Amino acid sequence: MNNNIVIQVDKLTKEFGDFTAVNAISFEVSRGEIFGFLGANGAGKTTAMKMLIGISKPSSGEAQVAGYSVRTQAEVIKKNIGYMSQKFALYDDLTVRENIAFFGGIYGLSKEGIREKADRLIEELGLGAVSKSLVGSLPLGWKQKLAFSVSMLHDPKIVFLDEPTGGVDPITRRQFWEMIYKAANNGTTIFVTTHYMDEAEYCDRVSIMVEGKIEALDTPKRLKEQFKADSMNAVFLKLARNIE
Ligand SMILES: Nc1ncnc2c1ncn2[C@@H]1O[C@H](COP(=O)(O)OP(=O)(O)OP(=O)(O)O)[C@@H](O)[C@H]1O
Repeated sequence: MNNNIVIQVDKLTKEFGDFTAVNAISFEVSRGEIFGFLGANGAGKTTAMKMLIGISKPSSGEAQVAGYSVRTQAEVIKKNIGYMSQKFALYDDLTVRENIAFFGGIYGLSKEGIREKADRLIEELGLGAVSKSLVGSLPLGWKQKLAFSVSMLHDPKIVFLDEPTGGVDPITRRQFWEMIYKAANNGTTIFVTTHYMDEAEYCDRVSIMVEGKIEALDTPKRLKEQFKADSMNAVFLKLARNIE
């Protein structure tokens, strides 16, 4: 694998009985890239992502993530990636600091490493005043930022974000994206699904899945040219309509 390619997907397919949820998708993602993974509800995004993070075996095809095969090296992949699900995995009944300590422990960080990371994170996120508050009492946007930071406690090469900003206002979503940019600038690769088309504009490249297949993949600028559309929202709608 080219050193700069951190995700390489080759005809990856997932079948459930005689239904093909992910149909021979192929693409590559480079180091430090923000890769948007779009599609309507049920298009197959989560199913594809589950194969890439090593928790679901492909029916056929192959993918290398951080240089490891999703077929044969799924356990190593998990150590090299971060994952934030739609419902993010923080514990509402633990404090901010306790959540960081808990997940730091799972990721195998030392006690001292956890303390250092916790101090830095709380400072960076401006959570000093609420570090001893239960996470359940925080606004959703704060929880999402904390969950993103927690998913990167072990400095993974790639972070998979499954609709990380659902349900918050545009300003809060914009702040979340500032964090994404910062991580990408530091060399972390970001693989992100979203339903918000303004967020699609923030990605370096965007793929659009329709019924299990990738129907378009390029930079937002080139997709807009290709589909003669003035926004990613218009691209998305045109693509969905053409397929119908
Ligand atoms: N374990 C399963 N068994 C059978 N069908 C499944 C299973 N998991 C997903 N599917 C089906 O595969 C298709 C793709 O689902 P998936 O959750 O990957 O879509 P998605 O693009 O992530 O949608 P959303 O945006 O709603 O999260 C759907 O039709 C879904 O019903």
